[in-house]
Amino acid sequence: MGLLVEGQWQDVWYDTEGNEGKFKRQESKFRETISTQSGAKYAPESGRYHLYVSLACPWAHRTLIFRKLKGLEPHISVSVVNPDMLDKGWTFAPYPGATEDHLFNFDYMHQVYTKAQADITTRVTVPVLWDKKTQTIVNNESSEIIRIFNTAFNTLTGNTDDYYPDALANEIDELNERIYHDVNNGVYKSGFATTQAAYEEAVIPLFETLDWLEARLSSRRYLTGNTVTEADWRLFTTLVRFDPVYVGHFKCNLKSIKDYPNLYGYLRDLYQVEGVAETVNMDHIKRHYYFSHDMINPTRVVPKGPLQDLNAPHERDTIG
Ligand SMILES: N[C@@H](CCC(=O)N[C@@H](CS)C(=O)NCC(=O)O)C(=O)O
Repeated sequence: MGLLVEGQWQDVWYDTEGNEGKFKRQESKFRETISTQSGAKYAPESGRYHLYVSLACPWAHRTLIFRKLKGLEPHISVSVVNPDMLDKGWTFAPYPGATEDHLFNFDYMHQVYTKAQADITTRVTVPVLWDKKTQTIVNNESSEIIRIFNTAFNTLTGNTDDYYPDALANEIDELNERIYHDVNNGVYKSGFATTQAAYEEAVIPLFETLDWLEARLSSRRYLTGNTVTEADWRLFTTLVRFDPVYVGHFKCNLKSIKDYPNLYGYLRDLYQVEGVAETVNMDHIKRHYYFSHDMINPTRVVPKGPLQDLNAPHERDTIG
């Protein structure tokens, strides 16, 4: 665990001390887009872009789901880091289900960042969308990468499925805003808190929002009604990690997702969408958190459970 300072790797843990025990996520550095507009710096071309992901990471997981659902697998290649994030950060050390760095054969993910900018100061996060043509990072912010995948390659793939339709954009934005702060990032704020107050400040709104979502999903199959949108996939990647990791490791244990009938059925419904289960790697997910965060789990023992069958019938087809 660490970060790059002026291109040099430094091994330090998140600084919560200067922030009353609270975990604060840094802004992503690379925020360009891919567009069909003439003169655009990054045009949608088959084989031009490469995605760096961790199968453990909920933010990277969003981009893998969109790559799958939007038919982008033949057009955008992928490298998968080792699930352990230790003193050198993310690495390409061999591990089942991980890959080498297909572009540069680097050992460490931080080398991809310094390849883009030699003197960069940044955390070294995944996902990263790399441009082989200009040899740089186009974007390393998952919420933007999934918007790019949603539309930019439509003419290439012929896939016009829209997970952020204009008619629902405001509603999706509002849902994303609450779910990001209280749920997606809420689990991290709970788990990385180093004071009781900071933990409670995160865990209480987390469960208030889960209660609110449970009620919302009693009359709607998906968050906005009867079509799956971006908001659902953004929530899904946190829900699928919740009982296996966040309940125990991050102390998000007021309830489990299996205690919420609607949320649990909704999780199974999304998991059973064609292609999605292939993007979920429970071994990488559990191994990453329990093994990498030794200040939270010093023994690094990875729990066996919970027993969970995400292929069980969800019976949500009749709702909404
Ligand atoms: N805002 C980023 C966050 C990505 C992120 O924090 N990824 C984690 C893995 S789950 C990471 O790479 N952390 C490394 C670090 O913070 O040093 C996004 O959504 O793309």
